[in-house]
Amino acid sequence: MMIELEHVSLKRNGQWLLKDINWQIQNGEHWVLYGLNGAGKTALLNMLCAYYFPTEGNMTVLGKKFGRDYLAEKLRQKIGLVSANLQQKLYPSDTAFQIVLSGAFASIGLYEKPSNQNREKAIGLLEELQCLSYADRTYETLSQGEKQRVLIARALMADPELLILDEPTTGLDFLAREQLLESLVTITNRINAPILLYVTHHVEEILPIFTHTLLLKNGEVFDSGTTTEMISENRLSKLFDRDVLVTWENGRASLRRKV
Ligand SMILES: Nc1ncnc2c1ncn2[C@@H]1O[C@H](COP(=O)(O)OP(=O)(O)OP(=O)(O)O)[C@@H](O)[C@H]1O
Repeated sequence: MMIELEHVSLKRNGQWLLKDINWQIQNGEHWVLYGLNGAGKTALLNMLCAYYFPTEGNMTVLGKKFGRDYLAEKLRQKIGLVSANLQQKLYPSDTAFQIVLSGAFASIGLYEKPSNQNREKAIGLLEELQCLSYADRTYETLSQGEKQRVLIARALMADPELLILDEPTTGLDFLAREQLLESLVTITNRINAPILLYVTHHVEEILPIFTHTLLLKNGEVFDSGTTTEMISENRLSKLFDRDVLVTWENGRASLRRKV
């Protein structure tokens, strides 16, 4: 079991943000975390990355049981995180290459001298994510889609066991979004591919590589299971409390309001 949450609840500032979460992720699975604004997705990610500690329940992430053999720093080295929050922290005048390299040290900016091996690895990742042509440009000059691919390359520098993508397509046009989604397929085909956890508000982004989906509602697991079971008219109509239409084509779903 790569990730296991048993009856996990989280209270912050006197409020229950998550209630009785039960969730298991096995090696080889890739998950979507789907829920409305305020459902508790960010709170759940913060727990997985050991920024928040469960108020109740048991939690094991990548073999680390919270509370016992638990070391936040060690755990975070095994988790790649791509989020808007991280984007804001980077130095805009660093080049794409420097940003990817810094992923080897889990640092913002480069303070250690990178080895030739790390340099080669960074170039390989820039190539894999199709960022080579702008590797020497500063981060601030990149488009949103280019920035996101650089961040994914950066996250892969540390060979994570879990790669979390928190709404990575925000601000991306159709083509940039599809290119980013394509690169996720490439990542799942790598040797020692990390488990992907993809957080989104849009069912249209759920690729067939995402075998499982967790539906979160009001801080509780509304349901979880295979993506095809979860992304169904029945489940989603109940999740939203209104009738929706789901159509599937070539393994991808789209969602519309029923009128
Ligand atoms: N530190 C905190 N103290 C009190 N309430 C909080 C705290 N952090 C978040 N919340 C509340 O908890 C709920 C869940 O927030 P969270 O950010 O996890 O939702 P989300 O699913 O990520 O939403 P979005 O899709 O909009 O990003 C929200 O109602 C939010 O206002």
